[in-house]
Amino acid sequence: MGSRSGNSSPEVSSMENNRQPFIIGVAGGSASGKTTVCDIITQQLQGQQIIVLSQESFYHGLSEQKLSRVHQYNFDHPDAFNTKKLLSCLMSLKCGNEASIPNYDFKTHKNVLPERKVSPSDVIILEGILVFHDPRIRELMNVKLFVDTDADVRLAHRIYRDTVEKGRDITTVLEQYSKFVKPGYQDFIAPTKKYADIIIPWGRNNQVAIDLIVQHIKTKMGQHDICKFYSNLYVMRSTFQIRGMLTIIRDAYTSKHDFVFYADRLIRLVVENGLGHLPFKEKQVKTPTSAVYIGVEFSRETLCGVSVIRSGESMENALRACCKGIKIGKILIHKDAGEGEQLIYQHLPKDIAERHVLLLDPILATGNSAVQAISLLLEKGVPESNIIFLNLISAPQGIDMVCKRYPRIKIVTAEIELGLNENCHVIPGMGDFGDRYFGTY
Ligand SMILES: O=P(O)(O)OC[C@H]1O[C@H](OP(=O)(O)OP(=O)(O)O)[C@H](O)[C@@H]1O
Repeated sequence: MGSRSGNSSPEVSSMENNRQPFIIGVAGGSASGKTTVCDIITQQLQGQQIIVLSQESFYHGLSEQKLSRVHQYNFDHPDAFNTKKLLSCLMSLKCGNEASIPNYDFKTHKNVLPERKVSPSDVIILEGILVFHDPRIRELMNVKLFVDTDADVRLAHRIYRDTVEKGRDITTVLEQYSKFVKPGYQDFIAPTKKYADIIIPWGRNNQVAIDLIVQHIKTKMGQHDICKFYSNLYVMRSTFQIRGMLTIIRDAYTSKHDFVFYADRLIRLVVENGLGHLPFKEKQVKTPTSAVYIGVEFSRETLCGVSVIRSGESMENALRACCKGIKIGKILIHKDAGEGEQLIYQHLPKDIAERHVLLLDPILATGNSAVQAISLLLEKGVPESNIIFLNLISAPQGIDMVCKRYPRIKIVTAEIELGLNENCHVIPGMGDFGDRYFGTY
C-alpha cells in the first residue's frame, strides 16, 4: 500500500483546463426577462467570445400524433427537453470541442436539419426555464442566475408576446397558461431558485442588480482564469455558508466578537481543505458491525504548521484542533517601506526538512511576505512540493508572484480578490486582519 497524493480536487491537466469556457446559467419563468438579462450581460462582457444557448433549442421534436393534439402538449415539463443532448453539447464545449446544437422549429415543432455548429468560446450563457433542473447541467455552470419576476408581470409579457408578436389568440394563450405554464412554474421552475448564486428581482430599470451581477461574473471569471492558469491553486468550492461568512468578515461594521467567530469558522474550513492535499496511506478497519471498511490514514509525524506572525497565528488553533499535538513554528517578517520585507524572527521545528509544512497567513496581497516565508522554508531544506500555503483571501498579484516563483507549492484559499489598491491593500478585502482579529485598532 503506497503513499499517494490525497488531493481531493479533480485532477485536470493544465492543457485541458486552459480551454474550459466559463458557463453562466440563466433560469426563470416563461417571459420573465431572461433574454434581456442575457443581452445585457453579453454587452457588458465586451472583449470575451460569448455564445448564448437557449434550452428551447433542445425541445424534443413532436411526433405526428402529438402534433395533432399540440395544445395538450406540456412544453413546461422537464421531459419536454432533450436533456441528454444538452448535456453532451455542454460537455463538448466545456472540453474545448465544437458542438452541434439542434435546430428546433417553433412553427412545426420539429427539429430541422442542419444542426447549428458552435465553436468553443470563452463564455457560454445557457438560458431557459429549466436549466437548473438537471443536477449534471447545474454542475457544469460557474455562475447561476435566476430571474425572479412577479407572476402577473410574466403573464402580461407572455400575453403580449404570444398575441402581438406571434399572432396567437388570447383564449389559447390563457388556457395554456393556466393548464401548463403556471403549474410548471410552481412544480418545476420555482423549486430550482434555491440553486441560484444570484436571484435577480427583475424590473426594466434594475441597473443596480445588473451592475452587481456583472461585477460578480467578472470576479468569478477572474478566479476561473487564474485557476486555469495555475494548476497548484485550489480555491475552495463556494457555498452560501462560505459566502455568508466572508460577507460578515468583510463588512466594516462587524463587531470584533463576530469577526473572530466567523473568521475562526472559515479558517477551520481552509485548514480542513488544506489537510485534504496531504499524502495518505490506505488503511482497513473493522466496523462495529464486523464489516471491513477500506479507508485512509494520514501521517501526523511528518506534518507541521508555520504561522506568519501576527495574523497567521489566528490560524494555529484551527490547525491544533484538527491535528492534535502538531508542531507549529513561527516566522516574523517586518515590512519596511524603504527596504521591503525583512525576516526578523524564526522558530521552526528542527526536523522541518522532513515534514510537510502548512504555511499559515490569512491574507495573500502582493505576495512579498509569502515569498520571504517560503524562501526561508526552502533554505531549511523543505522540498517545495511539501509546502501548502493556507489563506482566506488571495489577490491575483500575490498568486502570480508565488505561483511563478514556486510552481510546486500548493495554495489553498477561500476566495480570490479583485486586486490591490494603490496602497497594496487587497480589494475588496477585509481590512487589517490582525487588527480586527486581535482588537488592536
Ligand atoms: O502579500 P503581502 O503584500 O506581503 O501582504 C500580506 C501580509 O500582510 C498582512 O500582514 P500585516 O502586514 O497586516 O501584519 P499583521 O499580520 O501583523 O497584522 C498579512 O497577514 C500578510 O502577512
